[in-house]
Amino acid sequence: MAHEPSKEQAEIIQSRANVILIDAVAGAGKTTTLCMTGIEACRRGLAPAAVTCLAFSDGAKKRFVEKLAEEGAPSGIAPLTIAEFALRHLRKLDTTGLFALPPLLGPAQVRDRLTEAAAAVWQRYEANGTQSDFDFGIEQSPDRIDHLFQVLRLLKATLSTHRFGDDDFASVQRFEMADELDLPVELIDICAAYERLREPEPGEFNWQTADDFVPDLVRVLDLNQGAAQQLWAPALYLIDEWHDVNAAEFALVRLLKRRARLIVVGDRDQVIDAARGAALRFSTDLFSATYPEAARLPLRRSRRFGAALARAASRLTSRPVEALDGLHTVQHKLAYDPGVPMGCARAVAAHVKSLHGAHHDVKLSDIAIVTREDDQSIDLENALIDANIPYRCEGIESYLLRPEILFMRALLHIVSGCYDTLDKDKPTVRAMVGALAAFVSMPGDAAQFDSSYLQVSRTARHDPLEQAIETVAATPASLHWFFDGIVCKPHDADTIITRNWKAKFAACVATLAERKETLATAADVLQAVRGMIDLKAAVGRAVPRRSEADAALRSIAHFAEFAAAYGNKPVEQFLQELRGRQRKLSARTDANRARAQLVLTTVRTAKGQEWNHVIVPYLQHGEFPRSADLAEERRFLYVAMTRAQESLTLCQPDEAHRRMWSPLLHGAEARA
Ligand SMILES: Nc1ncnc2c1ncn2[C@@H]1O[C@H](COP(=O)(O)OP(=O)(O)OP(=O)(O)O)[C@@H](O)[C@H]1O
Repeated sequence: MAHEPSKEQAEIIQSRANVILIDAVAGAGKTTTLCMTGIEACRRGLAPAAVTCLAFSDGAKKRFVEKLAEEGAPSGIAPLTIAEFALRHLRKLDTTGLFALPPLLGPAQVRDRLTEAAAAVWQRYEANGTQSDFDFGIEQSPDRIDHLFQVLRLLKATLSTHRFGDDDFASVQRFEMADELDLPVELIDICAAYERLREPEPGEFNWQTADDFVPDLVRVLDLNQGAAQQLWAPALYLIDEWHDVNAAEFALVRLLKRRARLIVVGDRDQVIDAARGAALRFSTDLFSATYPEAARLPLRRSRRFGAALARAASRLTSRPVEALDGLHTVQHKLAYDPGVPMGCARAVAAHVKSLHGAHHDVKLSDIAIVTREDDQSIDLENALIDANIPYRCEGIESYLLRPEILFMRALLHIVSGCYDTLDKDKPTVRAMVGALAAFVSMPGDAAQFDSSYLQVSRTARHDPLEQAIETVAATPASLHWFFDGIVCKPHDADTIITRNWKAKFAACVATLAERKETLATAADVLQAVRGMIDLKAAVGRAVPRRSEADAALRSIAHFAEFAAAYGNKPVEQFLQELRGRQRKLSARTDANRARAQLVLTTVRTAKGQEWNHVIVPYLQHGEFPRSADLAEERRFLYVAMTRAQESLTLCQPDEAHRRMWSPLLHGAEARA
């Protein structure tokens, strides 16, 4: 049903400015206002096909479609993601002969091309005598391939890939780029080699992925000034979630706008999508420099939360946030003793019980726990399981199945010789074998993989990882042989670094097995592993991006604390305990539809969503904020807080630990 526009919305709809930036707060009706504006333009005579509605993600596009329907838009207005929009234009250019549309490759094919690029770079390093600690054997490590995908995606989003052809790229720019992006230079070299395979001549591409549509269209339009004239020219662009725009998307909008009207809507305090290259400077400074004539119109009143939360959001962002009259959001401060193991998590679980128990109309699915990072979920998951509170992880993997934890679990199995708990649990075996391959190594060539330890099936021979998974799933005890005979076995193709790591892991497991009698509990074994292996270096090798490696290291530390907190059980019992917890979690996931579950998620995933009751845990130094970039941390907290409708609970250390209070919260209060 169409809404009556508010005064602020009416002002936007009536504005005749050629470029409008709608500066809004969370839940202020941004999408609704864009829809109203498009509908009004059609009412004034514009053909629906002349209105181009764009979003930056499938989720945002879906919401745009729903809102247009709700507001009664004519059927010809059909939102697109900006990638779909770019592909449409590339297809059009293909018909004019200005561009040859290449085949679209899937992830498996891209993985092969990346592996090829990594091998080429390694050979070049060897030939030139370039010293490097980097392990180029990425081919059978799903995590490392996945990470390369992410790096490549970021390089494309920032248009950095367009610099690979510059004259001084090899001498200077590759180091600058590595510094800028906080990445090893070897990763930049692999991406550059990959892009050279993909784009052998300027503007000519051998293949594309969905991440290429926008940067490739920008490239073609940059190389061929007349190409834009061949493309459709809409009269009105309506762009939602403008705060998510990245360099490539900004460049595309600038190239295609021409005489059209451009109306964008965003909330500059919601920029937290650095992984896809979103940065505040595009939607603010660069926008102002590119469109100095732009009208800036606000949407200040939230329709989601009440005045008290609006004031808190306002203090945090240092800009006015108002709430619609009649809305009310209760704010709780939940204090915990950070010196007590699982103190925060237990307080959260008790709070959930009180919310759910005290009000019969509060369903568990009305409640979300929103963490700053994935690794904070370990204690929370354990506390929820202990308190018998059904939950589901949204946008994060349960800690029991994260690679770094599975790696530690695999070592516990191997050292103790207990494999019962892996019986008939193929999903865990699959993930565990993958984790060992990521942390140690894995030969990519099936010939080198030939081993009497493993079953040889006709289909699996060419895919060593699948072969290993099948074998370990059928006979869990073969995990030991997989570790000894496959991942730790030196191969001719290994770099010296890989060989050293294999030797270190093998020696660690051998020593642990010898000391088995003195290492009575799981906590002892984990402690001993941490003493023998430089986990920081090992994790950094499996997960080269520093922030992710840091989160993985924290996960391992939490996991060791958990092992100690759970009564220092012998390894066998501890593995049983984990299995029991995992069973509960799977049962809960399977019964997803039947039973209400609380949502455990991170700020990144929570963005764009809302719940009646939101709990934000670990508001303490080192946890939230997580990084030194306090401006970005404040935006993370703002997104988390503004998901709440009826109640918001912020969890922080008790009075006795004031010095640990989060500077975000207390900085904001101090400002107030
Ligand atoms: N004029 C109006 N009258 C009544 N309700 C409205 C009006 N405009 C918007 N709304 C409602 O307000 C709610 C929030 O709107 P919308 O989803 O457009 O917000 P948003 O700013 O895009 O949110 P966020 O970015 O935080 O996810 C919706 O339920 C929408 O239907």
